[in-house]
Amino acid sequence: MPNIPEECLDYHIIINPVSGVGSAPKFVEDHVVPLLDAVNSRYHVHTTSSTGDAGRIGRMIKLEHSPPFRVIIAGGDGTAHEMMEGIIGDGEVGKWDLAVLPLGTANALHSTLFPPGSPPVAVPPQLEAYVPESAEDRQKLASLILALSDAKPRKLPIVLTQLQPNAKDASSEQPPAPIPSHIVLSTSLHAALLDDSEALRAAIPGLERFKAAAAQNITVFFPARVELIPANGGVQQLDPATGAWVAAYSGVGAPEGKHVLEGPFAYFLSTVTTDRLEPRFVIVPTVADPGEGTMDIVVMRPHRDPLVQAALAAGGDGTDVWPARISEVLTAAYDEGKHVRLVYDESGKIVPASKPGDTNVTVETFRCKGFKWAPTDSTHAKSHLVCADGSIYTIPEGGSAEGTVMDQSSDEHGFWVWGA
Ligand SMILES: Nc1ncnc2c1ncn2[C@@H]1O[C@H](COP(=O)(O)OP(=O)(O)OP(=O)(O)O)[C@@H](O)[C@H]1O
Repeated sequence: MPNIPEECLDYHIIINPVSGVGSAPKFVEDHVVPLLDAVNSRYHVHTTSSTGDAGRIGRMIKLEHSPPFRVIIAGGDGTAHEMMEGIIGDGEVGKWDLAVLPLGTANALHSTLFPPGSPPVAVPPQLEAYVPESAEDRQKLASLILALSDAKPRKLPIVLTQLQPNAKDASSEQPPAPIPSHIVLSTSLHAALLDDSEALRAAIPGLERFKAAAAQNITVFFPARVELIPANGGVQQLDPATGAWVAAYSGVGAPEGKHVLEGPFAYFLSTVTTDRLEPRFVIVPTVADPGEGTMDIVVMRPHRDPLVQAALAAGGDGTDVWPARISEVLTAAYDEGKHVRLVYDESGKIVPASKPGDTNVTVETFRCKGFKWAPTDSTHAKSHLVCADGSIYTIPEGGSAEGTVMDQSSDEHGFWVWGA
């Protein structure tokens, strides 16, 4: 048997019965319970009963048990997110060690911890008889196998987002609890398509529903102003030719080391952990080599595109030429994240960068401590949407959303995850 210390015997299994294709309850019964039994581990099964219920379960675990809390997430990214939101909004966090089973739809965290094609996790000989033979099921159990092998979990960085009311209401209202995210914090196309995709969940259960929802939002330009907040190294930007980080060069410098980006935006997505949102959609390839206390942000602003500029000059709004352009860029994300290395050439074509220092980037990729997103048209509802790990929040009229990387210097409070 792996050598499991006495005080770490308790696992909490949080099952979301509706995530993904609804396979979590059976998977736990068939594969997780036998493994925990094999190591004589005690476990508590908690099944979510509605949206937000994983947060209640997280709070209950904290109230009724002692840290470190060991949790097996049998669901998707949203289940882990809701659990963290419940815990962070409720006083002292405590130490949480997570094993994640990819039983949701996108499973971004799991596919980052165990990317497709990565070598299978070694199974201790004592567990071999309890692990299914199928390579796919073994991959799904990889995080739990590491936990049961006494591997050290790794720190899971968290971003905290504060939705700010407009200046008039700010003095009268208690600010709402910050929203935690561990995978993605986005606005624009990604947030709008996630919002629409919930309505399609019943009709299209798999990843296809994201494509259908993307098609509904691909022509939308999102009016907003962004302030990038500097980390210790300031606000940095990727040189598309060399892959080096240099001082931010697109946008405008502002006081206190901030950097301002004027909209409209088409794409705006930040992350601290995951280079991919689906196994092959590597939207933030740079985060595979993370900075200390930083987030990486991928931005597309359509008015920077030469074809859109030509359409605007001809009196159009550019939304007729834009879908083909953004599709070309996002397709390159499926090619190991090559979109962040693209530039516009002199004729306006999108090509791989070859000259160091080429600032005519198709995608702007930043590294900084956080950002403030302020919609600039109060009548434009979609520009007020913020997506934190798949959950959608709405910025109050006249307000903004400010997300920054949480201080995680403590070894006693925060989240850790078992991953390769
Ligand atoms: N019993 C329940 N009935 C209905 N909805 C639930 C229940 N339990 C949880 N939920 C909701 O299910 C939603 C989906 O969960 P989750 O995000 O884990 O799966 P997913 O969306 O399929 O996967 P991923 O986030 O990896 O794409 C969550 O937003 C959560 O609020």
